[in-house]
Amino acid sequence: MVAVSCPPPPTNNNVLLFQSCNKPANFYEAIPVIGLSDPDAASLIVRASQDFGFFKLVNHGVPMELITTLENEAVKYFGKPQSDKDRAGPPDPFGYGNKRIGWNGDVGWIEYLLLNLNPEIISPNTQFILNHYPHAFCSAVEKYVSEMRKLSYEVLELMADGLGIEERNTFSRYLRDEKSDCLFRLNHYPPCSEVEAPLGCVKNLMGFGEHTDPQLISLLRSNNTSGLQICLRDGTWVSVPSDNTSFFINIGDTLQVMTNGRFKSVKHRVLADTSSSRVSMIYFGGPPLREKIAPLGSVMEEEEEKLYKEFTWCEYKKAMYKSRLSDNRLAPFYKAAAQSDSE
Ligand SMILES: C=C1C[C@]23C[C@@]1(O)CC[C@H]2[C@@]12CC[C@H](O)[C@@](C)(C(=O)O1)[C@H]2[C@@H]3C(=O)O
Ligand SMILES: O=C(O)CCC(=O)C(=O)O
Ligand SMILES: [Fe+2]
Repeated sequence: MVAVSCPPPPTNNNVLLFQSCNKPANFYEAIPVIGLSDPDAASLIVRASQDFGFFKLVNHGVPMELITTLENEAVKYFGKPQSDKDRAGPPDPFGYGNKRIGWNGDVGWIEYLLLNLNPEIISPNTQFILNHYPHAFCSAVEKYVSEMRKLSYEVLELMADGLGIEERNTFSRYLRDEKSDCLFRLNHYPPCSEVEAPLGCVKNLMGFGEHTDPQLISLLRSNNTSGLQICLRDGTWVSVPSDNTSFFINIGDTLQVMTNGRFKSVKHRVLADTSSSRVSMIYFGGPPLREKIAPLGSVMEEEEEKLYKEFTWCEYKKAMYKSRLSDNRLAPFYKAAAQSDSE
């Protein structure tokens, strides 16, 4: 359990408008749980990526000590005075952010640290963090990220196996590339019990609004505070039971395109908890900036039509930074025919 002080609730002269949602959904117990070395892991991962775009990974081999060390460092960091944290912000788009997510008006009951792992992109805030943050913090991030890189390759290679693709590195090669555009994010959602609805019932404040992740895959780990919800294919939102010993794997937009829609980029969001802090750490695996993204022939059936136009990751990112969280960021990249079919 973490005890981190809350940011002040929004006041009348605070122009931030927080979204709330009506009712917390029940915990959904049918989320696929897959062990990394299960004999049928490859086919289970493919099924989960098609049906949910989401699954829980257990027996992943990442030492719990390394995870706990980073969580403790994150808790220490978010517990610092506001003026200290603000020195690494506002996001450029990396660095420390508080309530505002992105540049287009999204807000959430959250503070975060977003770090750029792509050596080609210079971020003054990321440089500031590397130069000024305690060695224990930077070393915990570095060790954790190095584990996430390995784990992301393993999961992507199992996906290729499960799809019956001969080249195991069909997806992982994008992240194995030294110019891969990966990110790391630490999120802190303070408890929101002091924000009361008029009738005295506590509102379900949005911590992080609904969105899909843009990259190939995201590896998410949180403490034992729930709040994460995913949207099922029938449109219902369900709550994911927290598990601080496992990873939750999200399929992102890029893998949806590469698999020509076979894998689903999962919509998800986070509701703030009324009594305890949520601390999450997410590794986002993205391709190199100049890499062309398109449905891969090796994944498609003969005669199958491509649903998406080819684009570079850089083109996608330009569009992404102009979008709101809940926008469908793949919309500009649907092939005209495929789009009008689905209308
Ligand atoms: C509103 C935004 C925040 C975001 C960039 C964007 O313009 C649209 C995508 C958002 C998102 C969601 C998943 C990840 O948390 C993130 C780092 C990403 O790659 O895309 C965030 C972006 C962000 O916080 O900068
Ligand atoms: O904090 C979480 O649990 C999820 C956050 C998320 O979806 C994101 O940072 O993209
Ligand atoms: Fe996300």
